[in-house]
Amino acid sequence: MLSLMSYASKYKKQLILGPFFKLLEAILELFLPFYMAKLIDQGIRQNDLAYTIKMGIYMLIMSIVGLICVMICQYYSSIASQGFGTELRNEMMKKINQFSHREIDSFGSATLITRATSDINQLQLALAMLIRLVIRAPFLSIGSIIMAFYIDTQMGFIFLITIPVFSLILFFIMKKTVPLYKKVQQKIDHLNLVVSENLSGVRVIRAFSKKEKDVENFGEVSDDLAQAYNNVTNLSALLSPTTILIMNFSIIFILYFGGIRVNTGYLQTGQVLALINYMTQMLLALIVVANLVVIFTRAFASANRVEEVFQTQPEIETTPIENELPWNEETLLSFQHVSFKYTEKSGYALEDINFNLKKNQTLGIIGPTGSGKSTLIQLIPHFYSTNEGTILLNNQSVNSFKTGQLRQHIATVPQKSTLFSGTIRSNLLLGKPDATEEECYEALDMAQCLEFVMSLPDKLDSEVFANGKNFSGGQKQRLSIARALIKRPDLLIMDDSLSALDYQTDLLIRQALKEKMTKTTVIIISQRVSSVKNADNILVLKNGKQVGYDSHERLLGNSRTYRDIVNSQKEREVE
Ligand SMILES: Nc1ncnc2c1ncn2[C@@H]1O[C@H](COP(=O)(O)OP(=O)(O)OP(=O)(O)O)[C@@H](O)[C@H]1O
Repeated sequence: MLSLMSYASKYKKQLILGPFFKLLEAILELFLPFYMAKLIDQGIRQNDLAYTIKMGIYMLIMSIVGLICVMICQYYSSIASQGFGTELRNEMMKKINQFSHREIDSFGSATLITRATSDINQLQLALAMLIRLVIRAPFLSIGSIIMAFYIDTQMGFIFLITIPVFSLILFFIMKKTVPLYKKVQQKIDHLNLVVSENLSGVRVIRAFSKKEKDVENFGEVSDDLAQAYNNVTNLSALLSPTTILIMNFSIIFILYFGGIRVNTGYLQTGQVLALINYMTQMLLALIVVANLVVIFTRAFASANRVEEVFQTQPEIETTPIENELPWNEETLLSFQHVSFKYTEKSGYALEDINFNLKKNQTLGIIGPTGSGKSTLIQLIPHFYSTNEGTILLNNQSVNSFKTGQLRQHIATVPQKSTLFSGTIRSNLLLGKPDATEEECYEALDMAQCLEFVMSLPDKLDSEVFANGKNFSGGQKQRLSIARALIKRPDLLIMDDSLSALDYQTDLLIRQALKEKMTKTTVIIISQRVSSVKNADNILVLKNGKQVGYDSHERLLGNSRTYRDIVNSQKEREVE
């Protein structure tokens, strides 16, 4: 938790002045009953109106100054806690962005969302409480005891006896609730997971008429969370009535023994009232301390979860190369005995892959489902690190590039096209932020979607909904291709991205690439032989192994797997 406090270091002023003003307010609050006792005993009882008014004015001034102090403290605590939360969230997003796909897979997106929202909110609340109450509550508790002893030593002992009774009850409640709070946070993770899965898969759920099942499933998870909350809040709720019970018993003791001491002349009525006030003040402050313990325990659990993200060393930490080689190597991409597995326990998704791809050539990758095609191309932009072997881009290991530096040379069109909410233009500019209008049109033209974009009323500025929900699968795919082409990368990777298109469009896009992207080396993954047969070389994968690497004609002769794929598709080919 302490390591996270460094993110609050910008708010030193607020962290010092906030508690300072709260302390001032607590001091004033502590003296109020004292003045009230004087007002009663020396003012009202002795019919001294001037003294009564004087004490009344003192009390009023103290209350007003106290109120101002509270407002200043609240202001500082809001600034510091909100700023701290924002800082933490920004840093966490930066950190998550540095993660390789392996780290994101191992955390899971649901828990990363909970950590960036609910856990950081918890820390934000803890900091606000730290500023507002951490000094005030113990100060008021201790101060009340001292004032009680100051008024009457014997009565002060009632205060001393109350504290261990209260602490014992507090200890038992805390012992039960703290582990339950940790469970609650895990249940929120689970709920997030279900909500995000349901929302992203809402169309499939409806298509399979599984709405009721989905609602039922959500209901179960939500009930589970509610149950966990109930368990913990039922226990925590015991705290208030028990404190009030102790408080009332203490007041009875004060009234009983105070009455005796008033009769024997050791105490005055106003002082008994002041003692009751101090008892109330002390116990209320102790309730605050108890709540603080709950808040800080939850914050500790959240801090561990947040720290876990911060302390995860991204697998892909590179020693950046100082001087990149000029991009005139003849071989652009080279796989040398590359093997890869997703987790230590899983088997190899790729095993001993070897090939060289020359600059400006086209490589086709083909193979049955699950043969490792997408895995292979994810290693090139260093989304994952290889377990064995080396991948060279322009004769430099991809591990030695800074990821940003590496990825600026590469554009990938993923298998599942993703568009972001905004406009067509804003989506294209993700590929090249300073692209001109002409470059946008040129990219759209190569991706065979110029005509369709021009037919929209707002053309380039037409709205795109989140995930491109207002476009068809093929339209989304073409826009994603245009976004990659506008970058004019050294290496363009198309991961089965032509398969959502009809054969004619697929052909036209490949022709446009050949004619207009002459300086770009292209990797095309496809299930269709027609999409890869004209490539300079085709890599054939089967069960993560390389079972062929040659031209179409030669593979027909030397690769049985390739021949089988070709034969199975013969009737469907248009070329
Ligand atoms: N994130 C992941 N974590 C663990 N295993 C994975 C992950 N992604 C893929 N795999 C496994 O790696 C193997 C290769 O998958 P990959 O997606 O590379 O196949 P593919 O050839 O692209 O298949 P398709 O043609 O269906 O897209 C599969 O066995 C798959 O289960």
